[in-house]
Amino acid sequence: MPALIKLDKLNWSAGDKHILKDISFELNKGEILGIIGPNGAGKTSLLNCLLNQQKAFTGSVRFKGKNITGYSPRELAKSFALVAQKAAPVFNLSVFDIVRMGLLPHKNLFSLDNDFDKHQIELALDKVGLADKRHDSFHILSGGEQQRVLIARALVQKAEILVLDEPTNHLDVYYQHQILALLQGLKITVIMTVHDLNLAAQYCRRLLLLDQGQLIADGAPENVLSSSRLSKVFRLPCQQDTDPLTGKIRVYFHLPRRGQDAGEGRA
Ligand SMILES: Nc1ncnc2c1ncn2[C@@H]1O[C@H](COP(=O)(O)OP(=O)(O)OP(=O)(O)O)[C@@H](O)[C@H]1O
Repeated sequence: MPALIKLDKLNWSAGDKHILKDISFELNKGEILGIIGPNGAGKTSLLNCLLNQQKAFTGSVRFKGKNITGYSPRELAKSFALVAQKAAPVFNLSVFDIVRMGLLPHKNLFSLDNDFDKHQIELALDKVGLADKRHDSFHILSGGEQQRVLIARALVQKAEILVLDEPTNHLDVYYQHQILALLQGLKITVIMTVHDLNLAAQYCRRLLLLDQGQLIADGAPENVLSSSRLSKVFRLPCQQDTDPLTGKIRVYFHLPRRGQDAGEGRA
């Protein structure tokens, strides 16, 4: 069976800045892939190329064997649900209305919601713990609540692949775990960028580590998150151990103490 998604020597530049450099990997159905790396490594740019939102790349991105550029935006919206880092401004729409937007790829402009649709919306709001806020205006919600509304909208979209840019941004510890466990339980393909390496280790079966636009490592968390590699990429001493509860790798960073080698420091 061909890979669900296949990137081959993807390169993307903005002006004279070479941002993504020769990225190649394959992703199979049902994988939970975490994309990690320092600020500016190219994680969001990679998602944008993957979703054909950055068109001027070279190399190829194939979805189900066909070049991503050959799909219409509507076809892509049926297959991919995106939870972006920055929510587009919405004008006083209710939480319910925002989640309802997830149905749009499956409807024509004038079709009305049926009871099944309404049930799907209620179910998604319930899953993200926001059923009691369904009538509130989106713009009065906290950052974390807005994030959960956007995740509910993605759930309603019933896409084959969920793409999330920093889904745990703004979430408190309870909802970080709640949302990631929810994504894990969906049994669909998930691609997400994550800054918290320990959350990534706990919930992703596979990690891609990017640094300065290059794919540095690709594999299971215990293979990717080696302390020597992370020390180099994040320019901080790193230690690792195993979480006794989950059995997953854990990593710790600390600033070098006075007198210790501080490394090169950040550019
Ligand atoms: N449209 C653009 N034009 C010029 N430079 C860009 C553009 N988009 C991204 N960049 C640059 O590309 C680099 C990678 O950005 P990107 O947002 O992909 O990084 P990231 O790994 O997602 O970072 P973060 O962890 O901070 O979100 C950055 O230096 C950014 O300034």
